[in-house]
Amino acid sequence: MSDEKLAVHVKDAYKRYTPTNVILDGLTMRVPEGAIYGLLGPSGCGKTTLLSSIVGQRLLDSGSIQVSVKHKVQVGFMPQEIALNTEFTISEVFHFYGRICMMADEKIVQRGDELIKFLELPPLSRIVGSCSGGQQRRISMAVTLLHNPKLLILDEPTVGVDPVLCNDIWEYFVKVVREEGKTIIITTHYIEEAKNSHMIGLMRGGILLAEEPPPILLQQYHCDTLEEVFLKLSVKQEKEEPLGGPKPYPKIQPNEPPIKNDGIFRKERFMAQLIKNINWTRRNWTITLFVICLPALLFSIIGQLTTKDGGDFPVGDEPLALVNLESDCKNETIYKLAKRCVDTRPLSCRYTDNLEQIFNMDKYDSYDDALNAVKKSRAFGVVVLPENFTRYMYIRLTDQSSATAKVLDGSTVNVSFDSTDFGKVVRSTRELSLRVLETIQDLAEDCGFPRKMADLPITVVEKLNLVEEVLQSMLPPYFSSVVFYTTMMYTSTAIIMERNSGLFERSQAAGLTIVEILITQIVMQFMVMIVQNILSFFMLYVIDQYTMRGSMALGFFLIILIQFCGMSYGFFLSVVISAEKNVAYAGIFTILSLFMLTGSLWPTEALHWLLKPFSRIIPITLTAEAYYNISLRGWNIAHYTVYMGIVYILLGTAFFIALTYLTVRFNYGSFT
Ligand SMILES: Nc1ncnc2c1ncn2[C@@H]1O[C@H](COP(=O)(O)OP(=O)(O)OP(=O)(O)O)[C@@H](O)[C@H]1O
Repeated sequence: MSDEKLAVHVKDAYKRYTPTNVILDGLTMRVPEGAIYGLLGPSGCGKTTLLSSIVGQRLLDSGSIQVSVKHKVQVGFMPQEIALNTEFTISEVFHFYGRICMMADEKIVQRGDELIKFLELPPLSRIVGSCSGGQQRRISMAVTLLHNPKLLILDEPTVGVDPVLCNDIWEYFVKVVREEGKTIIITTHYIEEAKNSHMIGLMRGGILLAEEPPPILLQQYHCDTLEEVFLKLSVKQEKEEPLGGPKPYPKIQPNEPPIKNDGIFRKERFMAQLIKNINWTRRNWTITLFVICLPALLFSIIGQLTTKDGGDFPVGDEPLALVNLESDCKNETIYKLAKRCVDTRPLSCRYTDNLEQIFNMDKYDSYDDALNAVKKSRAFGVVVLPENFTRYMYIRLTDQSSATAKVLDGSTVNVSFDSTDFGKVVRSTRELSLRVLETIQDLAEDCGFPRKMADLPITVVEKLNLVEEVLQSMLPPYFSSVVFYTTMMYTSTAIIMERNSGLFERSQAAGLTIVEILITQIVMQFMVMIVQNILSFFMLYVIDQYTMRGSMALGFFLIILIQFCGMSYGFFLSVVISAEKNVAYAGIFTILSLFMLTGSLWPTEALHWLLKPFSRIIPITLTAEAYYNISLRGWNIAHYTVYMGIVYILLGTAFFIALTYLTVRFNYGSFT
């Protein structure tokens, strides 16, 4: 037996996922060339772990694996889960795997037709997801057999397959082994089925209890069935539990995958993956469209909605509670203030008239009633006009030297707000102040004084459009954060979804490398980014007329750099996070942190001192500042903040790429 040529030789294999969960416990396995090797064992005993270590998906902690084939294309690996792109047609699936295995398209079609007949598959144009579970499993087997590999590794291939077809499949295995000298390793739960194997490995507790041809096993243990043999050996193993407690676990040694890849990058494999990703994007166009439109739509919608009220914060329909202690403005007294003045209605009524042009006003008799209305949300603020408002205001205007505290208080409008709505409070405070000035100016004019006498001693040359200014200054950090987020989510979700469905495992076993996967992702993402940015720039700067004083090309370039950083962050997340839902959590955490720390929601200068260092460390903040300076100040790349923004985002990208690289090296051993 030791002279026999071995297709696979596993020696003293140790593997555990956690310190207490030893899966392979010094296992040794010898698979002869040109044989069917049935690997049997209870659920969870480590069969999949062993097979995935043979195909290089997992690395052993200690021990070695030698495989007679030299190239990955000589191996056909059928994972336990279906691991197929369920949105694709059978033909697309065949073409993808065929191309990864360097097959010509005509050969793929020819072989595909043969397998369709043999495995009784639906027509090539059928979508995989619309096939039954059993059919999908047979498609999975067809993909494994497509490139006619020399070594077949099949993890439970016959689950859910019709017994007649199952029999045909086994006959096929026996035939290809006999006629073509192939080697097949097969795991199955159906122990009787394994009788057809040339060699059987009975696995339990991380080791092989026996490894012999079935007739020898039956003879050696005096049993009629393999189940009985397994039972006998298991009972024996239980009895032989080591007395001195568990044996020590060997030191973890650096390990290499048993089968090397044909280079880290091959055009054929890259094209196969690219075409597959384009097909995926075509089939899932709604997701792509959403990603493309999100940044443009969000800000455009915000801009359209908020500028409705003359470019200012809206005051809304909720009334202001008015307490006019001077007059009810019904039976109005006419004030004769001085000879030089035109007789006037009470100033409080004139002010109220002014206010009514903009606010809904509800009158109350007392301050307490008005305050009560605010507390019950029937009004959003209280305006109190004092008794003798007109007379005291006249004294304040014309004879400031005799204006006592009583006069000053009596000519002051008292206002208080329910301050929950920031925008409304800002706008209302400004309107109440401007209208009171306007009323005093009217009084000054009535008394023959220049209106300017009652104006604030300041002239603001350019009248600010508040909402527009706020939106303009919010756009750079917001835009930067959203494009970073969308690229990060698109990248990490695409990779994790593909990995979790077993697609990566299968494609990598067929030869696709991590480098090829990443480069394809970059190319795909780049195409999406370009369309996303053209649309965003068109919406923002052509339709919505946001300000771009500097170079549009430089702004575009900066946004692309931010997206590359988002992509590299997405790569990093996809190698450290395994569950898709956790990417969603990471995404929410990222976007909220970015909004808070980059100045989208709150000025970075006004952040708490504890948060300020984080705000400066994340590369988006400085890049958003650079974008701000390009778009609103018209600065070019020669300005310190602009080029530092570029330097920072490049550093950020390099940082995430380095982290991804280290994680892959640490977790997967290599990029192939
Ligand atoms: N990535 C992982 N991280 C942690 N534990 C794992 C991982 N993969 C497998 N395991 C654990 O290792 C043990 C062996 O799993 P494995 O899938 O190799 O067994 P199996 O014999 O193939 O089982 P089955 O026949 O049910 O597929 C199980 O307890 C499983 O929970």
